[in-house]
Amino acid sequence: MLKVDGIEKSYKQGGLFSKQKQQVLKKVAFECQQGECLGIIGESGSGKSTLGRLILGIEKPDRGRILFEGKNVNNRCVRMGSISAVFQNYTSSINPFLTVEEAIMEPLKAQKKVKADMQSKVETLLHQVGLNPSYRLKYPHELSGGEAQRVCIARAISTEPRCIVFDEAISSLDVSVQIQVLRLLEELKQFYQMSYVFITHDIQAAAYICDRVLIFRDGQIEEMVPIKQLKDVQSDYARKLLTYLITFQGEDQG
Ligand SMILES: Nc1ncnc2c1ncn2[C@@H]1O[C@H](COP(=O)(O)OP(=O)(O)OP(=O)(O)O)[C@@H](O)[C@H]1O
Repeated sequence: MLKVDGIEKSYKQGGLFSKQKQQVLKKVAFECQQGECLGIIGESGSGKSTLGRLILGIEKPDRGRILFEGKNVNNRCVRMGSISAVFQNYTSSINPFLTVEEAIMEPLKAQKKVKADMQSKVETLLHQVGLNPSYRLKYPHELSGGEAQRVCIARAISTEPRCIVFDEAISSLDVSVQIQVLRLLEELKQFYQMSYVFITHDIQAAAYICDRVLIFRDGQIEEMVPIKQLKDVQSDYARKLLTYLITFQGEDQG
């Protein structure tokens, strides 16, 4: 369903007149099947978010292509309503001047799919993400972090997409809220039969929700493993990275 085919991406480095470039993604190729959750794990700066932006069509690759159900995501019509995103910064993801209802309706408005029974659609979505219908009229500053992220999730699923890219989407939440949100994401994935691309540093979250993980190193795929075989990764780098992340997170959580 999602095919990333030999993509490369560089960014200009240095000042205005500099000709130096930093290659951030190098011939990245993989596929994500329908209903699959594919984790992307890698060190900071390894290019995970860049890859996420390319899948979302926010930026274009220099070389290679990303196909969604056989069509290039460069085409807005291919991705609109079909591929959504949930980012880490839930507070800045919602316009502070919009009510929860307006924020959730934004993608539907962009698709010109606003119908007369919008209130009940918003209430259904709120219910699906575990929020009371009364949240419809609240503003972002009246929400806790977990509630705001649920609103972002409601917005992401409003168009019933077939794929969602999560970029560190649960990283800023308290551990207990992270677990609730992960459960919610699992339920929604089953319900809508969606695919997830789950970018994370959190190995435990990946182990909970992902079917496979792709270990990213310096803009390239170091290794791709089914989650059940995570402890049997082959490369030295992947083993070291996973050990580091497990130790680091263990310390972080007490
Ligand atoms: N728009 C941009 N212009 C220039 N350089 C960029 C741009 N976006 C990303 N980079 C650079 O590309 C590299 C990869 O960044 P990216 O955010 O994709 O990494 P990441 O793996 O998601 O890191 P993190 O886990 O810290 O979010 C970094 O060196 C970053 O500075």
